[in-house]
Amino acid sequence: MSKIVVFGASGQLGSCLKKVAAERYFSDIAFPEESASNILDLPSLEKLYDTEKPQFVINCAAYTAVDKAEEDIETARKINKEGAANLAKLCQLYNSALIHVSTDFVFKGDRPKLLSEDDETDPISVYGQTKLEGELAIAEVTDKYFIIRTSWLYSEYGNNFVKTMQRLGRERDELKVIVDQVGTPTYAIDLADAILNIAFSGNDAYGTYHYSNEGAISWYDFAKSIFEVSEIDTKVIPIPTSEYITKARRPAYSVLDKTKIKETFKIEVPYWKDSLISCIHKLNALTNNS
Ligand SMILES: NC(=O)C1=CN([C@@H]2O[C@H](COP(=O)(O)OP(=O)(O)OC[C@H]3O[C@@H](n4cnc5c(N)ncnc54)[C@H](OP(=O)(O)O)[C@@H]3O)[C@@H](O)[C@H]2O)C=CC1
Ligand SMILES: Cc1cn([C@H]2C[C@H](O)[C@@H](COP(=O)(O)OP(=O)(O)O[C@H]3O[C@@H](C)C(=O)[C@@H](O)[C@H]3O)O2)c(=O)[nH]c1=O
Repeated sequence: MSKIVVFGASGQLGSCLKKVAAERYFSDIAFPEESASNILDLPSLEKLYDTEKPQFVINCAAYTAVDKAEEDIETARKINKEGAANLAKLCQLYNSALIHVSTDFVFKGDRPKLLSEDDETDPISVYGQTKLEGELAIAEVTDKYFIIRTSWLYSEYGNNFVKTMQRLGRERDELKVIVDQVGTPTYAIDLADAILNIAFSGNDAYGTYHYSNEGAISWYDFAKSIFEVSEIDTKVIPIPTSEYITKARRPAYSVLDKTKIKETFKIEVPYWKDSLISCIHKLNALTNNS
């Protein structure tokens, strides 16, 4: 039996949860292999819930390829909606609380306004739409959920904007990066820490919460800082969204208001630049040791 079971354990956030749990000496947390924890495979899920009888389930499993989702709608919907619903149904059956991770992309983000949990959702991409459907499917079958919407995740694990910029920056003298999409980067290690704080808080104020790092910047600002902190000498050219063609549309302004999560769980949120520096130090250490 484990107090917590994590789904999507080998992804970026799942890896960060593993790291933070080990650093905080939490042993009562299981990270099952994907072969035994496919969120679309109900019989295996039932077996897992029956063995573990978890107090908490953390769902980091998702279809996160934002552009690919535009053409792979059914797979995105299966994983982001039906997968989330499967976990919620079993949570209801086994009286487990579900901590589910969602996204700023559930918002349209067409106004420069801080987004709170009660603001109207109106996704403009398949990824955002299927993530919203997942949120709604969870709320339909259980009340014992924490849905945590976050934005622009990066870390030393998996694929993310920081690692992409470092790779491209080392290959090229200049890069064009969008300047009119504003949001907040979130170090997935900070989010993992916050999620575990919620699970161990004993506070059952279920509902939807927003979490990102502090501050608000554009992808262009973020790229400039990544190169500055990484000491990579690449010129960054600011461009409007219209000059960077992608399959999926993305919100122009999706800065999340974190008041509710900070007040409810007494969580301290690091400033984005401080966390970026921590992450790049870790990435440098990994490169130097390899
Ligand atoms: N990345 C970001 O910038 C942001 C992410 N989020 C949300 O945060 C959460 C974590 O994201 P992140 O860790 O970055 O994403 P990743 O893509 O790194 O991880 C998702 C994981 O889910 C796994 N997975 C996919 N399908 C299934 C399935 N059927 N059963 C079990 N596991 C499955 C993937 O495995 P495989 O690789 O084998 O497919 C992968 O390991 C997601 O809910 C995402 O929507 C929110 C805002 C920003
Ligand atoms: C590589 C690159 C990207 N960009 C832009 C495209 C895009 O608008 C932005 C970020 O691109 P990415 O493809 O890395 O990130 P993207 O997949 O859009 O990131 C999103 O992922 C999902 C999962 C979320 O939930 C969101 O919160 C958000 O993090 O940067 C440039 O302008 N220049 C470049 O060279």
